[in-house]
Amino acid sequence: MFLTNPISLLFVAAGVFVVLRLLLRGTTLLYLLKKWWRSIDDRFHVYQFYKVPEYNQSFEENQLYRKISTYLSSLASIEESDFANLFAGQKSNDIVLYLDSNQTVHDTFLGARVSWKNEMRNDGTNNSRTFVLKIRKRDKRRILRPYLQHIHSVTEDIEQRRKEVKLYMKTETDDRYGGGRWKSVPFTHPSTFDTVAMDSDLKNKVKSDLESFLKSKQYYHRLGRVWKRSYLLYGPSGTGKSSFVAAMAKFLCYDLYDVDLSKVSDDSDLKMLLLQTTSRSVIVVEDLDRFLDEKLTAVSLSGVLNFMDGIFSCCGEERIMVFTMTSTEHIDPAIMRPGRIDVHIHFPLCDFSAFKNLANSYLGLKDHKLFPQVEEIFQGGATLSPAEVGEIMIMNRNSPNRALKSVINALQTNVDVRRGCSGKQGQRFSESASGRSRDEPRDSISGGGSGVICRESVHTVREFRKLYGLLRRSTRKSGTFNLSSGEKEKEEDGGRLTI
Ligand SMILES: Nc1ncnc2c1ncn2[C@@H]1O[C@H](COP(=O)(O)OP(=O)(O)OP(=O)(O)O)[C@@H](O)[C@H]1O
Ligand SMILES: [Mg+2]
Repeated sequence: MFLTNPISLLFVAAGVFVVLRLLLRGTTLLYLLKKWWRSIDDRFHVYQFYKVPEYNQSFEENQLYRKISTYLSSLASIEESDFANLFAGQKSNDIVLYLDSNQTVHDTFLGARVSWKNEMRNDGTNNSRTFVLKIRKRDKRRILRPYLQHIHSVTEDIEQRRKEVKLYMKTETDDRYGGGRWKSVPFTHPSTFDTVAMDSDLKNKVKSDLESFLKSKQYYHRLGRVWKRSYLLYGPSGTGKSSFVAAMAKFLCYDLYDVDLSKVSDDSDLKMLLLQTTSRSVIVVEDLDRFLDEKLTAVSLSGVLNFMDGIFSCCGEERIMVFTMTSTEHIDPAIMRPGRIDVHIHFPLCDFSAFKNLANSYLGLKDHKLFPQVEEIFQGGATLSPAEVGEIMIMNRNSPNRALKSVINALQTNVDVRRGCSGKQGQRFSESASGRSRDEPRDSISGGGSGVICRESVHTVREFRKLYGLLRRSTRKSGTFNLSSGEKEKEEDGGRLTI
């Protein structure tokens, strides 16, 4: 009734307008009040200023200037500066803000407030740019050094994340002492932790293990250990081991060094290869069991063991080593001894849960009327590798129905083969199936029920506990954890994660 009257409508509209104006004025007012308060506050403190020019006296670029520019761009407060320049970043959808000339950005560190001004001067011929740090004198002693170190580590981290990941392979030429033993190409493998179908708990454990490794420099140094972490990925062919290595390198933004043992001429060649890898890299040795079992490499077992222990890595650290195998069964116990490879991850053949993961990512299926049938067949013991299931799904991606029927057929064939029938297709699948039983480690207990299953090497863990019991008592906090899927995380010693 009230709103149908044009005069009252006019009053309401005018009221809304006035409130809006007040609100908008309020924000401006608030901003101005803040600014005034800061300038008043500034008058009651004594400040110290530090200049960071873009170039030094010899007109060489000042690296610190570049780092500070990167650091300031990463601050959320840069958005509050009156003027900032917008640039496209290196990755698509990436937009980077840079402080405009003579603009100020504020930062806080250890409870102290500091500000940076991007000063631009024109001396008639040249423009010179300088960052000026303004810091309270009373905070200077306490925070200056740690603040600059903080800037250094933040920018290192950002630069690491921005850089293009490279894949290094051994060069054909045996230029042993002349350097250049590796050639690189951009690493464009599409695999990520999201695309590898495996138990999500396990994935998260691996991710947090990698993250905790990255933060453990001091811890490793205190123990007198090389700052490296090694992983063993084992399981039948086509279960995602290589894809997982690629996902690890991408997750860390580390370069990947692929050590092809068939191309290594002897132990010292292997040594030199390791010496010429850079820090912050993933070094992968694929199919280690095959090379050692079938003597397909000129490298000796002791050469491999020394390589694993990383004693040659004199010049850089922060390395991840990954070894892949189809089976741990016939491998020399020296390789499996506790402390040599920190994390063991088993990649099993596909089960129903992994199948559902694959159906979701390859076919966009969360559920389907044929799922119960697929589950039943899996429960009957049939299995395929994720690679085989993926292949069938890609071939039939336009018809999910046909894709699932083909998977059911393939699983059925697999069951028949296991029961003694023969056939060309079945032969292939039976290899995978028998691969799994071969691969079951005798000393393992099963963990999670889906995707890649966690297994824990019982006797090795027990030995390891004995060996490092002393260490555990003497160190207040261990840098890593011993986890097993489905169990709660337990703090453990020495850093072996058996999955
Ligand atoms: N768990 C998985 N999740 C998603 N895709 C997978 C998985 N396992 C295998 N695949 C797919 O199968 C193909 C082969 O996988 P990959 O090369 O990683 O297996 P692998 O275990 O390294 O095999 P091999 O032991 O023969 O080297 C890849 O294209 C990959 O995308
Ligand atoms: Mg592989």
